[in-house]
Amino acid sequence: MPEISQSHYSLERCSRFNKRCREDGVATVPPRGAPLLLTPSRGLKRKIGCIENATQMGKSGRIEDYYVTGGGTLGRGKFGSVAVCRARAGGVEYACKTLRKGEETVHREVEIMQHVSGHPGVVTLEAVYEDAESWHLVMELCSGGRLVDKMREGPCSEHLAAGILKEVMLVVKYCHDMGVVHRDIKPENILITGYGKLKLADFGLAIRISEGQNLTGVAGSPAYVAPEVLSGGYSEKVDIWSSGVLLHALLVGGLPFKGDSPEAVFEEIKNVKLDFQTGVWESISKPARDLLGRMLTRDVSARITADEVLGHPWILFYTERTLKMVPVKSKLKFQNAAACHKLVASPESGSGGNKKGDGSLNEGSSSFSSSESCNSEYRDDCGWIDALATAVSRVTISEPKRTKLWSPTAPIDQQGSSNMKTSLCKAF
Ligand SMILES: Nc1ncnc2c1ncn2[C@@H]1O[C@H](COP(=O)(O)OP(=O)(O)OP(=O)(O)O)[C@@H](O)[C@H]1O
Repeated sequence: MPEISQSHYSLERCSRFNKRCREDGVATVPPRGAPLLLTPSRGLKRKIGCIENATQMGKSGRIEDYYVTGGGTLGRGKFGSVAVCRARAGGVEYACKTLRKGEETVHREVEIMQHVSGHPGVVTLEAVYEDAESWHLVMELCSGGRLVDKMREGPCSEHLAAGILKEVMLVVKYCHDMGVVHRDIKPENILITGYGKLKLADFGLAIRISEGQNLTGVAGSPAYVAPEVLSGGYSEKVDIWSSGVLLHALLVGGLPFKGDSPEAVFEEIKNVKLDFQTGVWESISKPARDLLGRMLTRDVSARITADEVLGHPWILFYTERTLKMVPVKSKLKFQNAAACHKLVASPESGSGGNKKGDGSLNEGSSSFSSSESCNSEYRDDCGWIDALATAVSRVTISEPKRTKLWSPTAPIDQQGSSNMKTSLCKAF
């Protein structure tokens, strides 16, 4: 996908920008629950204590005692690298992210990973070890690579895009419910397991937020950053904007905001009027465009929440059994009931190569190939797009409200997290 490649090439040239972002984020936003006038030394000590707590939970000792380290490098970041390691007991392979100590952002990344690990959509943190220089985060190995690499093959079907977005929004909603804003949602940070499950990774820019809190400090990746990040205070809604950019790229194979420099990209983010009516958009269903418009709105109070994305008819149509009868019941335009029933059933039958309709990317499947896209003319002939559009028109997006940002019990129980409670850092 040339546009995406180009954009990320330009992002790589902006590593200094990203570094500044990380620093700004730290300097301006206190961790959740921290006294506002916490002295730096006390805050850091408290955080280190918190991490040590976790490492003492059966994970004391040197990482080398438990894992064979130094396997193949999976990736490199600003503060360390990620390599394969293998458990001495059992031989299971993991990804080990080694982060150099010193930067406060590194401590925060470890803490937030401990806080959210356990959700099925987050890369599981298996153990944390420390030595004099580094933290070693032993994580589940995502051997399927990164979503961005799959996306280079071209736009994907609406069915697959909806499945992927749903997976991403489930984890984004979870993070928001846990009081965490990821701030760097992009396909580079969405990994794929060997079984084709999507996992959100890289919490290096993530930050805690409390209800009603306004975050400040520029943080994110230029092409995905929300306009309000560039102009002042912002909230967890920045993750919805970034996910909207991701949806745009999934549907049409290109980014909505482009430029030769970060500044040029930012200008577009702040000013360009998006047109979802003409050109390539004519082959995209109205409900998909409707959802995109609600995610990529600059009016933060009008931008939908993660919950509302998950309840949008376009997502429900492709991912929920319950909606499949809606077009059949509400639309009398169908000419060929048998053919249409087959199509209506398609979300479960997996026309986009995603048999579970949940965003899983089956290994070896060419789900991202444009040749597997649904035939939109055929769908329109059957009228379900109209039916779905009708459903969309009936959707009421709630009045601007603050999402409940801190509800530790329900999400933990709902997700059936086994290690969530133990890894939750109380002193956070
Ligand atoms: N659990 C994992 N399984 C497999 N590969 C991984 C895993 N975690 C990270 N990687 C690989 O390592 C790369 C870098 O990881 P990550 O993004 O967490 O590091 P980072 O230092 O925060 O990077 P950046 O500075 O680019 O944000 C990823 O893009 C991915 O290719």
